[in-house]
Amino acid sequence: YLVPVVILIVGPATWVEKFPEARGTRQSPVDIVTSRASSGGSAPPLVWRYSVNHPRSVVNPGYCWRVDENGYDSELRGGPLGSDVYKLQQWHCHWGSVNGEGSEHTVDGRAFSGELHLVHWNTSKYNSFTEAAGQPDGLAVLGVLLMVGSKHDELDKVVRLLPYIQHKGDKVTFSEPLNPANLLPKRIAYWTYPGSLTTPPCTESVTWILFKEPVQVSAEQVRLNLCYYVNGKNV
Ligand SMILES: COc1ccc(N2C[C@H](O)c3cc(S(N)(=O)=O)sc3S2(=O)=O)cc1
Ligand SMILES: [Zn+2]
Repeated sequence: YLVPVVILIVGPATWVEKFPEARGTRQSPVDIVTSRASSGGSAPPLVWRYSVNHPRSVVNPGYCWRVDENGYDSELRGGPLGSDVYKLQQWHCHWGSVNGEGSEHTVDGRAFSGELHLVHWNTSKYNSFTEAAGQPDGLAVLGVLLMVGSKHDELDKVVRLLPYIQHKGDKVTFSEPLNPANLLPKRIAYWTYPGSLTTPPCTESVTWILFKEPVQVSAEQVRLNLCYYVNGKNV
């Protein structure tokens, strides 16, 4: 007799059904093959400036956590961004369900324990984040690879709030001064490529800027991020 086999396909494999952009030609994340990366040549320096003393809220969007910038002033320019100025909209992280994996990008096939994304939109050309998010040069995301090492004090200002946002939709506001620039590595060398949002709607509107140097977070900070995951989902 035949055993009925039901194959439940969830996750990225089903995204194309609802989000046709996921079938595109510049989908992220990718594996960075370092031997094939060309040098940046005479690109201008990448520069950024962020607001520090404004209230921020951290929310559980259903995957990891996200900090919204609530429209406060900031600037990202230079590097591969031409003459356009971008503004920080939100930043969030991706962690795996097991330590040592969980980053979205890989480098020569190697995954990292997590990955921080600072999402910016092009204020020189567009009037809103939503409008920019649909344009090929609308968004610029700074990617920071996370590896287990020493405790990260700036990131800890968010990690210690995680017990208060254990479920999807939970949100907590904090007014402790925090400078997103302190989340970036000391060495600002990076890889850059034209890509997409890594989760639905997978829109091909992102100039990716992935820093080469990983940033260290403590094993306890990884554990705190992981402890709200069951099979990769926030509980
Ligand atoms: C209107 O179109 C929209 C555009 C963007 C979004 N977002 C949700 C996505 O999950 C998403 C994925 C991001 S990542 N991992 O940095 O590539 S950033 C981001 S989002 O919060 O901007 C929602 C609607
Ligand atoms: Zn992301």
